[in-house]
Amino acid sequence: MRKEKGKKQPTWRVFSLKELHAATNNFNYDNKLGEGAFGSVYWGQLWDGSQINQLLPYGDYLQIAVKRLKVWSDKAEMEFSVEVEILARVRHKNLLSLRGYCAEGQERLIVYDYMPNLSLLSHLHGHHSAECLLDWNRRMNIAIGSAEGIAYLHHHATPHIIHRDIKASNVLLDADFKAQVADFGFAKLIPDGATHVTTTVKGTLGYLAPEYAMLGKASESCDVYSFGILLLELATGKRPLEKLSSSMKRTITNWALPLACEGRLSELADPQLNGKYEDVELKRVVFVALICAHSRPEKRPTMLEVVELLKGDSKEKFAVIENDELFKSQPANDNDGPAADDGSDFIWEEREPKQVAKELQV
Ligand SMILES: Nc1ncnc2c1ncn2[C@@H]1O[C@H](COP(=O)(O)OP(=O)(O)OP(=O)(O)O)[C@@H](O)[C@H]1O
Repeated sequence: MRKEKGKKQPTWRVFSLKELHAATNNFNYDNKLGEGAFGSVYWGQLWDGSQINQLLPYGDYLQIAVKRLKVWSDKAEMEFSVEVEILARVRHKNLLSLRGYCAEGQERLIVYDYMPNLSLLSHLHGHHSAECLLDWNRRMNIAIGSAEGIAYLHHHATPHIIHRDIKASNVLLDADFKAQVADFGFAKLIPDGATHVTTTVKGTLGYLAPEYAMLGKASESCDVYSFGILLLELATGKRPLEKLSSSMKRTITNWALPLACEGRLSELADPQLNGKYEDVELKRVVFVALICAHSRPEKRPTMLEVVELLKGDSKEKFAVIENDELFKSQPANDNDGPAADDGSDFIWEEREPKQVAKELQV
């Protein structure tokens, strides 16, 4: 693995455990940013960030986020190697950069740039949601930026990479609210010439493409499906799955599609926006989101097309989408009413496709 590409390119290095203990105040509870399925993430700072980020002047502090994996699981060990290998290969303005790693004894740690505005999830549904920091302009930039990051993985990285866990908690926001797609622990490298890989199902319920959940067929279009759900969430402020009653759940697409068909777009916009959004852009985001989340993978656009569409660069392609049969005759059910927020965000890992199909019968 090459550590440096060009002179000005920020790069990564191997850290000692001692350094990371010092940077995070011995993994102090107060430094903890959150916890995922495979470990905890801590805020820290390194003296003289210029050693790994040449954009920083000599003697400046660099803020970092350190993921400390629970090493007693084989799965965590696997996640560690997949994530380090993939992150070391990719550099893109909308992909969270690897700053380094540490593998000493039982300890496995990954060091990233710290993202001061945390995750999209925290702004849409979490502790930042009341502050309403995501105006429409920021949302559009996040939509386009994250689409560009995923398009890079699908179309420019060699070999191509599918992320397999695109969701709101994996889109982090830097100081300028620029999107950084994170968490490559579930990612898969697609060998040259292969159209898909068959695998055990990993990912998060509510974002899983049906053919992947049922048959374990992972391809770029599974990420496109998850991205469609993420886009809808970004525009509407709704969760991917909402509990209507103890036995009934409604997917965000089942709620949004009929409203989109009837042109009732203002009812789809996140109430937190207080009506402050661009009509044309909202329409674009909703229609692109719904076509991305089409149940038939062949109907979904590629991520390169998604970028073009979101930017409004392809009026013809958008007209084709608007006239797709998906948007014909889907009457809205006005009795649905506001759905309860169930807060669920299930992690699905190492499930056999048949088992997932059974469990999906909600
Ligand atoms: N570079 C970072 N800067 C700031 N916060 C971060 C960074 N990386 C992760 N976090 C935060 O740390 C928390 C845990 O992240 P992690 O990626 O381990 O799990 P997750 O994505 O929340 O869940 P899962 O592991 O189930 O996918 C999240 O709340 C995330 O917002």
